[in-house]
Amino acid sequence: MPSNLTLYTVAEIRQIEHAAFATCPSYTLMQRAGTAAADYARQLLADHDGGATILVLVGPGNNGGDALEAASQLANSGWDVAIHFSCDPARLPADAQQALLRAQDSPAHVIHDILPTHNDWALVLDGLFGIGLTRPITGDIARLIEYINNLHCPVLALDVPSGLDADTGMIVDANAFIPGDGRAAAIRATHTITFIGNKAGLHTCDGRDYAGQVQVSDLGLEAALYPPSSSQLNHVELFANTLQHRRQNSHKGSYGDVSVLGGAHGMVGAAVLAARTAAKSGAGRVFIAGIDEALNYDNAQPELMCRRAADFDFNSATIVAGPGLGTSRDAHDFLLQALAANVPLVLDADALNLIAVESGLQQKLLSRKALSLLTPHPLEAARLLGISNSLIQADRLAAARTIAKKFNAVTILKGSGSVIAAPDGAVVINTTGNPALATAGAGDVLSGLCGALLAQKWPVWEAALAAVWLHGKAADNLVASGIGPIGVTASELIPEIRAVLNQLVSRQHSPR
Ligand SMILES: NC(=O)C1=CN([C@@H]2O[C@H](COP(=O)(O)OP(=O)(O)OC[C@H]3O[C@@H](n4cnc5c(N)ncnc54)[C@H](OP(=O)(O)O)[C@@H]3O)[C@@H](O)[C@H]2O)[C@H](O)CC1
Ligand SMILES: [K+]
Repeated sequence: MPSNLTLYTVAEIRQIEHAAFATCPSYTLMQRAGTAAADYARQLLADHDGGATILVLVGPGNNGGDALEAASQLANSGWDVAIHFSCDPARLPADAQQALLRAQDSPAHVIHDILPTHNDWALVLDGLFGIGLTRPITGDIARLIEYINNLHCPVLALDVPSGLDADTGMIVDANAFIPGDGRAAAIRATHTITFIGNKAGLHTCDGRDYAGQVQVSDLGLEAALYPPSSSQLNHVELFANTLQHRRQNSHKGSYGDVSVLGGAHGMVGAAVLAARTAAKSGAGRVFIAGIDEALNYDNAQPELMCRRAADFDFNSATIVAGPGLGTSRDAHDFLLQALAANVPLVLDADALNLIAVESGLQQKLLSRKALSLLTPHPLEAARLLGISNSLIQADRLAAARTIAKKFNAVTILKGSGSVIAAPDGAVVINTTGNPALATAGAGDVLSGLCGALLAQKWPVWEAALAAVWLHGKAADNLVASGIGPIGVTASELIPEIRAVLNQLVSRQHSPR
């Protein structure tokens, strides 16, 4: 069976569903979906005394059918179930009509008007819309969603939180302001059970905020029905074989050199953060090639070797270009030297902004023989593609793929559910991290970590996957230990990253 970590587009899910109907009656799938939803609901209610009521929201399509099937199973097993239709039940599609008959034969009851004072639900099942949502949710259904989002009980979304685009993780037409109806709405679920296959939109952009904890139910479909997928969720197994155990007989030269090109006047801290991260992520030696006056030394990290960029040989180390680089003429000229160097190169921040506005630098990047790794946040990505930030966020997977292909470089598009893309179209969505990373310097830390792994001879794809995973996991560990997410500073990530990296190496190389 395809792993739950493999991601499928809505089109691919439709293709699988269609193929499945050839071998099993479509209602069978809906029954299995309803069973999976009911089973998950029971798990979420395990500690509940069974006294309260489950509210089941039914929309106009087969997502509503799944919900009706779940409702009848829960009602038949003793739960008090209230069904609320956001549509005319008579117009439900055929499969959902079957589920409706089963619900009508069950003890479930229909509730027409949900009063704002109603707030003692044990659980809400969201069966309003699934992958068939085609336009923003507005009007009465949007008002219903606003009511649901203000409840404090678990909300289990069936297949997709209603209102969310299953491919992109955007709220459908979130940017559209619908006159008279306000902003488009989406269910903010605490949990989502998604059917047939996992979906990118549940894990990136708004997906992590609106889908909550995601469980996948393959509805018992055989693997042969699933097309090959070029998208998956990040996980340690994707880079575990690259985790290097250190031999006793080694020295600092065994672990490579990193040079951070940046640190313009007033922005030295960015370069220091990247360099400190590189040092604590295993690089043998770390230099800061400052483009203005050379930083004398880093008092807190005297191991860092500070040089003037003008005196630095860019062919002597893996380069992390961008942290605090600025966009001056000097910055441009030193970046040109870095692009020309035959060494691994991480391009972040102002290095990306300079490349975005000059085709000569873009040509230089494209003509590189050594590997490059780009680490844009959405606004830097927008500049690289000459489009708006909201268009980048509207389809993060497409944006990351486009940049990777345009510049022939592995690209990390940062943000909630960072997207790592390869020039060949492969995409991985990261699963670690939290709002603690929304702090100045977190990007500098990530670029320094990327540089350190590349200096230690990690292949660029595995280096990108590992760096993003470690960076997010460090933030998760800080929050789990009671620090943050509010107020975490980028510097605090650095020792955590080192700890997680060493834990992974020990686990990978401990005797079985
Ligand atoms: N087919 C099966 O047996 C299985 C399906 N699965 C579940 O089905 C959904 C997909 O079902 P589908 O009917 O294609 O779509 P939805 O239920 O998501 O709803 C689409 C209907 O909603 C209308 N629509 C779309 N946008 C809006 C809106 N903003 N406001 C109001 N109505 C809207 C749309 O009608 P239009 O023609 O007006 O566009 C559709 O009627 C899937 O997600 C699963 O939950 C099972 O997983 C497997 C078995
Ligand atoms: K739903």
